[in-house]
Formats: sequence, C-alpha cells, structure tokens
Amino acid sequence: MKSPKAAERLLSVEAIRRVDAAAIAAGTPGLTLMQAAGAAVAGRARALAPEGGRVLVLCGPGNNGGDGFVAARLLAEAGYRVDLRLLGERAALKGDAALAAEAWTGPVGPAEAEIAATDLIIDALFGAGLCRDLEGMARALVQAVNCSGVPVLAVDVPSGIDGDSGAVRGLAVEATETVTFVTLKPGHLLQPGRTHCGVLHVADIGTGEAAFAAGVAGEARAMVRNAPGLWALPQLTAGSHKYTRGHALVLSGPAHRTGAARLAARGALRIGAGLVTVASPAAALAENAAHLTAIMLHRCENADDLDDLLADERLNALLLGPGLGTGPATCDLVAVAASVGRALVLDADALTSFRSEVRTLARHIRDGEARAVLTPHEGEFARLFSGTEAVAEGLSKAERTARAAQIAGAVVVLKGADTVIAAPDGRVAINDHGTPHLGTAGSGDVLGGLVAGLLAQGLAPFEAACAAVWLHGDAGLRFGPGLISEDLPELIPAVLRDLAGRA
Ligand SMILES: NC(=O)C1=CN([C@@H]2O[C@H](COP(=O)(O)OP(=O)(O)OC[C@H]3O[C@@H](n4cnc5c(N)ncnc54)[C@H](O)[C@@H]3O)[C@@H](O)[C@H]2O)[C@@H](O)CC1
Ligand SMILES: [K+]
Repeated sequence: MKSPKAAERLLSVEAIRRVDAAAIAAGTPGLTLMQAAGAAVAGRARALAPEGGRVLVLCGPGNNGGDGFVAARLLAEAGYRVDLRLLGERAALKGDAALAAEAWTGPVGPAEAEIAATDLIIDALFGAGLCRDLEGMARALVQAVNCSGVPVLAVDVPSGIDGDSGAVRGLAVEATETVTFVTLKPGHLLQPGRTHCGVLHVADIGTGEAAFAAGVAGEARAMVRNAPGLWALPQLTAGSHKYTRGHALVLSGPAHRTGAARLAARGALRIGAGLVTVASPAAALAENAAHLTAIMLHRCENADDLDDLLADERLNALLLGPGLGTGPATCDLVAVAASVGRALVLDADALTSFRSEVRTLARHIRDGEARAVLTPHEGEFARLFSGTEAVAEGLSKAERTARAAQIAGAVVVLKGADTVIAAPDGRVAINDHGTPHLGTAGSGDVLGGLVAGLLAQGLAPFEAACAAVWLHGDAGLRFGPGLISEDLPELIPAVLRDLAGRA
C-alpha cells in the first residue's frame, strides 16, 4: 500500500486538537491559525457569493465563531456587505475568538434576528467543540438556516454534525460547501455528515508536518479516505496469460437462485481474473449454462464436492454466499472453503448462516489461514456480530467496522452510502465515492465478485476490498439513473481505462 497523503488521512476531533496544540507549542500562535482558517473560509465565500454581495455570518461562542469573525472582516475589507450575528454574549468570548472579535469593527447582531435576504450564509456556530444536542436558540437558528434556501458555507463542520461519527446532534446545518482545516475527519465522510457537508474543501492552515505527526501519534485507528492512491491494480506484463491472472470460484445457489452468482462471476471476470468458475448443484447447471459463456461451470452439491473441487490449487479466490441459502449446509461449505488457505469472500447467506456465531466463523478463518473479506450490509452485520462489542450502542460506523474486523480476523466491508472497510490490524478506509443508484438488486453480488476477482489476481484483502468498493462506486457514478446490476460489470472496462489514464 502506498503511504496515504496527508489530505487522505482522516484524523479524529481529538487528533486535530493535538495538531493545533503541537503547532501552537512549536511557535505558531493560535490566532495565526485562526487567521489562516478564516482566510480560507473567506476565499471560498468569494467563490460562492457575487462580488460585493451580501453575506450573513453566524458566529458561535467558541473558536469556530472566531473563524467566522476573521472571515467576516476579510469579506468586509474586500467590499462585501457583511451582516454578523453572534450566538451568546460578546463579553463571554475567550482567547483567540475574543481577539478575532476585537478586530471586527462592524456591528454584531443578535442570533435571534430573522434571516433576511442574503447571497450566502457562513455557518460558524459550532465546530470541533460541539458537545451536546442542539436545543433552544441554537436549534431554531439552524432550522432557520436550513429553511432559508440560501447557499451555506460551513466552517470546519456543518453545525450539529459530530466530527467523529457524522451523526446529527439534534439538528444540523445542511451546507452547500464545507471548508475544514488540516485534514478531513471521519464525520465528514460518514453519513449523514457526508450529505450535510456538501462539497468538501480542506485548507492547509500552516500547522506543518511535525504537528500533523503529533496528531497521528496516539490515534487508535489508521483511518483514510478510500481513493485510488491507496491501492494499485494488478498490472499485466507481456508474459501475462490467463493462468497468471488467477482463477476465481463462485458458488451458485440451487435452481432459480442462480442470478446472484452469475452477477458476481461477471464482476470477477471483468475486473481481470484470468478464469472464473461457477459451481452449482446439478439441477442448476442448465440455468447457469444458459446465461454464461466465458465462465466455466462445475457441479457442486455439498461440502464434500467443494472439498474435491478445491484440490485444484489454481482456484485461488473463492466467493460464497449470494443465493446459497442459510443454514448448516452453508456453514459446512464455508468451513471447507476457509480450511484451504485461499483468499475468501463471504457475503449474504454465508454471513447470515453464522448469525450470532461469529466466533465460530472466526475460528474457521484463523485455523484455515484464510485471507478473508466479509461484505455485510447493515442487516447482515447486525445478525453476524449480534452480542459482540461491534454492535455496542453509540459507536460510529467506522468504529463498529474496525471492531468487527478484529473479532472476525478478517477484512470487513460494511456496505452502505458510506461503506467502511476495516482490517484486523486497525486500518480503516471510508468510501464516499458512490451513488444511491447503486442501491439496486444484485449490486452487492457484483461487488463481491469484484473483490474475488482482485484477490484472484494477488491483491491483499484490504487493498482488494478498498479497490473493489471504489471501482463499484465509480461504475455507479458514471451510469447514474436507471442503473441495474447487470450494467455494473459492463462499466468496469471504462472505469479501468480512465483510472489508467489518471495514473
Ligand atoms: N487553535 C485551534 O484549535 C483552531 C481551531 N479552529 C476552530 O476552532 C473550532 C473549535 O473551537 P472550540 O473548541 O472553541 O469549539 P466550538 O467553537 O466548536 O464550540 C465550542 C463552544 O460551543 C458550545 N457548545 C457546544 N455544543 C453546543 C450546543 N449543542 N449548544 C450550544 N452550545 C454548544 C460550547 O459550550 C463552547 O462554548 C474548530 O472547529 C475550528 O473551526 C481554527 O480556528 C483553527 C485553529
Ligand atoms: K460550523
């Protein structure tokens, strides 16, 4: 894995505080950081509001409000008509925020005043210091902002969004754009935070590399934003041939439950596996054969048949789950698949069959030294990890996935609008490269096939999972409305071509 650039590394609210504190300790005054933060906000405001236009700046009682005072001053100096309102008493402002307020020479209006016609609202109410749900005046103000129909530029995070979890604390600003500082926080990418942020911008406020390192030190998880820089796709050489590109095996369900396996198999083939085999009970072979050409077929009735099939060591990546049905027979298939030390993707029924029995599944994975990737959606996740600390109340999605990966001893891909990929060693990637159009029957089956296809080509489980999620998201983004899962494998060549062009 390439080491992620600073902009791709996500830091918790606490870690960003350490960055700021380290920069200040190293000699950069807090007010200088605040000036840089306010200048970045003013810069974006000038891009959003017409020159000389009207800007309403809503300042809160802490340093987020301080950034707002700086932005207000810079915009006024640049000829904008600025209306500044403060939530709380001016006399109660402290530290850098008080200094920033002193430098503002214009009037300070009360927060409760009605929002009049304006070109842009700057939301500088609450940032990293949000510590409880919005109530009373703060809540009413956010409600008024959201009902105003005016574009909103949020400072650091939209007020009301928890920077670590992306959760809404009571009510939150729905921003058009958000300018944050140093690097993104998990709450910028996790839902519903991601949607509330609008377009994201990260501004360097001069904290420097040493302070960044101080922030990184002490983080329990190495969190990153999922992006092509995190993984490298398999490269062909002149000597590559189908046997060097891996052989993925997808287990199919019985007759009339075979479509999911075929979608997965097409995904595995399109992403570049040299060979793909679909194995199914005899009664389903004709159904599969009617729809598949380049993909090979094999009979597999039960765990013994699978064991025989896996004597062929060229089958190096296995996908089990879609359409298989839940119950002991599926558990037996998973036990055999996990016992042969291959790469393994478990999805859908393969996960639900281990409902509340994730420790048993983890033992299979550990004893068989399987390099496993589990791809649950929220429902499958809740069933599989029921009774464990991965489903404890109040955890962020990133934390739940990280804990699940440790429990399972496998990479866990917790799917959704903000898919989180976590490895047992503490690495976590959050994906925001996707579209709601991917929420369609069979979409997850294709994703499982993409993971299996990349594993077959030798990618490590975490990288294969991150790459598959991003490529799947990219395919969905380029198709948009009307997408059905059959389209996804067909879009992969264009996704790969464009990605190669970007490198
Ligand atoms: N030196 C630094 O640490 C820097 C901080 N910066 C800014 O400072 C912000 C963090 O500042 P603070 O730690 O002062 O925190 P905030 O300004 O986010 O908010 C803290 C204040 O809001 C109140 N508050 C919290 N939740 C509330 C709720 N639900 N209802 C009503 N009041 C509530 C708190 O009691 C406190 O007075 C960052 O988000 C960023 O915008 C930037 O200026 C860059 C430098
Ligand atoms: K804010």
